[in-house]
Amino acid sequence: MATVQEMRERLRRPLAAELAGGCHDRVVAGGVERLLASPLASPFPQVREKLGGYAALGGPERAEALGAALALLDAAEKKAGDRGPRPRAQATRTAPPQAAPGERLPLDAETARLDTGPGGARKLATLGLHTLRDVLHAYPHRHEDRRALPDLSEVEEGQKVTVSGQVVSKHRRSPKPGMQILEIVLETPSGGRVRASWFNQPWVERQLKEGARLVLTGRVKKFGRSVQLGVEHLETVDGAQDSLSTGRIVGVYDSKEGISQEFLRRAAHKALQAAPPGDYLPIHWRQKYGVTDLGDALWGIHLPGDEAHLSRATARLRFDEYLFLELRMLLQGEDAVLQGKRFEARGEDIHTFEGALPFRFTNAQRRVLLEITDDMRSDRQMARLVQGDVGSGKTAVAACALYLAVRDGYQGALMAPTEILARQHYANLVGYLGQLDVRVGLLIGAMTPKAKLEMQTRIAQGDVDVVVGTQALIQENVQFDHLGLAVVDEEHRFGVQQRRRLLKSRPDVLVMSATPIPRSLALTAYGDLELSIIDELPPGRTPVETKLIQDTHRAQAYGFVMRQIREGRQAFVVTALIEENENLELLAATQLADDLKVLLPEARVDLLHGKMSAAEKDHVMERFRAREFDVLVSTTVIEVGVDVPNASVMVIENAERFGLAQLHQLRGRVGRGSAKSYCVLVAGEHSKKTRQRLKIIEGSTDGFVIAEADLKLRGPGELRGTRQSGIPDLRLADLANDAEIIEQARELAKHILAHDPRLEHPRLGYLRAELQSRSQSVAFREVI
Ligand SMILES: Nc1ncnc2c1ncn2[C@@H]1O[C@H](COP(=O)(O)OP(=O)(O)OP(=O)(O)O)[C@@H](O)[C@H]1O
Repeated sequence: MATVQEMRERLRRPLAAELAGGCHDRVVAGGVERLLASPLASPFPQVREKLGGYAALGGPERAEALGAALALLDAAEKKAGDRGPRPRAQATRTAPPQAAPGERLPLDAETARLDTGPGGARKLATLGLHTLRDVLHAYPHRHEDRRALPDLSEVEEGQKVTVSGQVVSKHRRSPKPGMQILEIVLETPSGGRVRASWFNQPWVERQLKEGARLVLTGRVKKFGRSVQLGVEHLETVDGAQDSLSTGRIVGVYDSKEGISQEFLRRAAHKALQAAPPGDYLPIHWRQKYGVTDLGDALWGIHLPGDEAHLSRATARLRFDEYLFLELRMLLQGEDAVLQGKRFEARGEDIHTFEGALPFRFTNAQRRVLLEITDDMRSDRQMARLVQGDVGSGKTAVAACALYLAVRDGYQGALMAPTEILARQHYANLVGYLGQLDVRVGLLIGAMTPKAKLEMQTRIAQGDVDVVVGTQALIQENVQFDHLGLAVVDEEHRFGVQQRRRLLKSRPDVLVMSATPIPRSLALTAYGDLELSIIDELPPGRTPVETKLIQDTHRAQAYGFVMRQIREGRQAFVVTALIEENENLELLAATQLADDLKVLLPEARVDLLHGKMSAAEKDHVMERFRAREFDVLVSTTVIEVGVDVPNASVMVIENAERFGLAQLHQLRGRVGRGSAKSYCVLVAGEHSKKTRQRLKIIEGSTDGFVIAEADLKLRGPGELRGTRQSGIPDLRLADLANDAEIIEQARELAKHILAHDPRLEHPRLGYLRAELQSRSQSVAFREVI
């Protein structure tokens, strides 16, 4: 122990000199080098490694390296201490140990550091917070301005306010049996009085003792001069700690029953005091990207001094989120990128393929095909995303790439998210490739075991050139003879992990997505994929005319549907998913189909829903394609890919329940033939904001425009959609406005990895440790 402490002391001096800036000279450097060569340093090979080549490093890098070395010593000391008697809380308080980044300590040691009282560590653990780092990086999900308490005479009816004060009276009454009303009067520090009441919530009463100090947030109701609050949020404040909960901008944390906001604020406060974290971003990068240091940022997110501090903090931590995301994506990708297949992808084969098509490629298709063939010809593994609006001709491009792979002697695979789509792709590929002597096979769950086995054998023996299936193709480890190119349709349901697994098995990978997403999102969600965009529709398509109507005008909408049917067209009618419940959804769809049989007596109506087997669904779709009936009532199972060119009108019921991307996808089911097509959005009860959203769909048929507008409208914080696309937790991200920051973070991540592909240099010790802490991914851990 004595050696550790001494070693630490000897390193602190040069660190102080470095941090003072510009004090570094040969004397200090020489001192460090001598120390490293001395017997004192010999028990610490890792420290010597971290400081290797110290004198040759740049100024800020020397400080980083010293910081990392000190953290190692702290950890060594901590470990030795854990083996001895447990440190008493008091002793820890006077000399809080430094935290090494990402260090995972026993909970009792953490409690001692955090000093959060008995059971504190346990409470934190129930929120998944096990280390000081966890506490520091559990940011509030919002902030509340509790500084200037409003002068109560000035507050307005309906205004949302936060007031703090003391309970000066409490009164319970029961106007009728079974009804309990609890009323209190709160006196604010400026002497104003606020009334608040609770109906039938006896558990609230425990917190509302006379004299208790409370913070209430709610909407104002005025009765003459008296102010009543419709309480939305109640917090009790311990007098000794109230400076963390009132009179400032306070953070509001995700919590659970029995864990108070105040406890969490106190824990964050203690963590900030106990563990000034080493900054993983060296100062020159902070300066280059104009972000504050980590300590300032963490204080600012938990306990901001003012708005400027909070926004400075958010900017820095947001930058970090993107940086680590990009680093992670790039590191994941790196392993795979090295060994790809090298195809010839001959120009003459492209001509042959195009010659067999009934159309010419559009310029956009041609450009994307060029990007793909460049990848195929290089010896890097292709990992490319082709984004294109519904019907932009992605499948045709993918079919061409598959043809090139087969001509080079490889097998290809195309994976769809559902069996119905796999069958459709199969039919399309047979259309594109069958005439070119390519053997296309289908392998899906609905086939008989015998047929499946037969197909698997043919695949393994190389008797099939291109296999179409669902994602089970890779999940169930179907053995290919020589798989060269895998095409994945609909990235949406194909997570990052699956993508990684596929890439690891070494084919070139092409992902097709018909969900146009804004560039910022593409950069984050697909940080490990190159991006190709088909931004042009084949000629001759007339945009689908879209109309938003209130459900009170439905009869007119269906009158229009009937006219279309009389002209020989067909119609889709789609119902929304109701509360994620398939049974209810089925009920609603069945009901709607019955209603339509009455409303459209001349029309033949049938139903498609998620509870049908794949074979039943296919059968319905086949009959619809063959015009055996006129109106297909469906749940959202028809969302992607289904092709019925004669269908010219789609009615979407309860349109307000759909996301814009989904509406756009649905609408893409019509307008696939030569006839002019229509989409009617029938909206039930909805807010002004929803109306604005639906108006976007009405006004544009460009998927990229819609996606950008949607993101802008949803604003910061609404990340559910992006989470679904497989982005790891981006808690502070504001994707609508962050494209520039993301580009910067990606630039820095690329720069870092270009110089140090495995983050091995000592000066990147903190960065590496933080990256490990943030990483959830097993694949990633394998790489790093
Ligand atoms: N360049 C083109 N010119 C004319 N028609 C085309 C062209 N490319 C594709 N098509 C046709 O347009 C339709 C849609 O093409 P494809 O299925 O390749 O699009 P997609 O982008 O995969 O569509 P979706 O996203 O709906 O699955 C098909 O009928 C296809 O034959």
